[in-house]
Amino acid sequence: MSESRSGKNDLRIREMKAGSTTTNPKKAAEEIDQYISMMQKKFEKIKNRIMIFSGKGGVGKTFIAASIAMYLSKMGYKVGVYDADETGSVIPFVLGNSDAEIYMEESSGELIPANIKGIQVMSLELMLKEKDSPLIWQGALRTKFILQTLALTRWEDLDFLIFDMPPGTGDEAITISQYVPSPKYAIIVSSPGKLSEGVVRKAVVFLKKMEIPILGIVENMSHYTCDDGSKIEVFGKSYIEEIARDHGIEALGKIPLDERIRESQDKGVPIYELASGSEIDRSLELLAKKIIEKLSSKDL
Ligand SMILES: Nc1ncnc2c1ncn2[C@@H]1O[C@H](COP(=O)(O)OP(=O)(O)OP(=O)(O)O)[C@@H](O)[C@H]1O
Repeated sequence: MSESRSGKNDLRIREMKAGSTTTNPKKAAEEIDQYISMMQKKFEKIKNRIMIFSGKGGVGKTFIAASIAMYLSKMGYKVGVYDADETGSVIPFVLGNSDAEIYMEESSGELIPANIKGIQVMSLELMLKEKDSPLIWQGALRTKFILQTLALTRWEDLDFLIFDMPPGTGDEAITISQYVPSPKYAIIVSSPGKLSEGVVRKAVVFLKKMEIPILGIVENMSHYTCDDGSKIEVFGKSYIEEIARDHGIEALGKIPLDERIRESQDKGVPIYELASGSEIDRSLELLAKKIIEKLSSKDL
């Protein structure tokens, strides 16, 4: 990254820290209105907006978000990823390049997303100079950052913009659900076991309240398939079908546990190359195909 580019990025983040949010309610409302109208224009270029959502952390939401993006891109669609997991951002790494560049174009003041293997990526992680420092931002600042980056990012025409959400129903989830222009959809990621039932229920209620259609639910880390073909339910029984039926949503698939995921991330090689034709490859490809099917029928 050139000095001037990184200097500008750093400046922008410093401005946001220093500026914080205004305490004047009228000014704050005007600011949000301005971001929303800028966002409306920017989103004209984006056909499908999908939030990858989970009620709790550690279920592999980022892995699923990145995989959906990679498989859709492999199928020839134009894909972008917006990293809304500001304080736990790992999506650039999972997509295969934590050193990719985002910069601000001087003449327009617009943010130009990074390009990771043909996927356009907007992530705070790619704008920070000191990658090892934790982000210590309170809710209002995180909300402002999301609104500002969504208002300023110049995406090229996209078939899909995938939002990697942070776990739960906090500030980022509310901001994106409220302000990203419709049509927008959600996919819920869960893991096996009794605990996921209640957590998913909360996610469904949240998304229904926000009037965001749910494309379906994906169960990650569903089982481990041994060399002899037997399956071990490492994290317990699967409840995905029951959960889906209870909430009137579709079960989009079960994604197995596979140690090659870590290897693919460490090497920056997509899982469809590293484990081509395997169960994990087929299950992720099927998931991407189901998403296309759901969106083309719009039978949600
Ligand atoms: N199906 C899988 N098989 C093996 N490892 C997996 C699988 N899914 C995810 N992982 C690994 O589990 C870890 C957590 O995944 P990930 O970061 O995607 O979870 P998350 O739900 O986004 O977490 P957070 O709540 O922190 O945002 C990562 O190391 C990831 O590589």
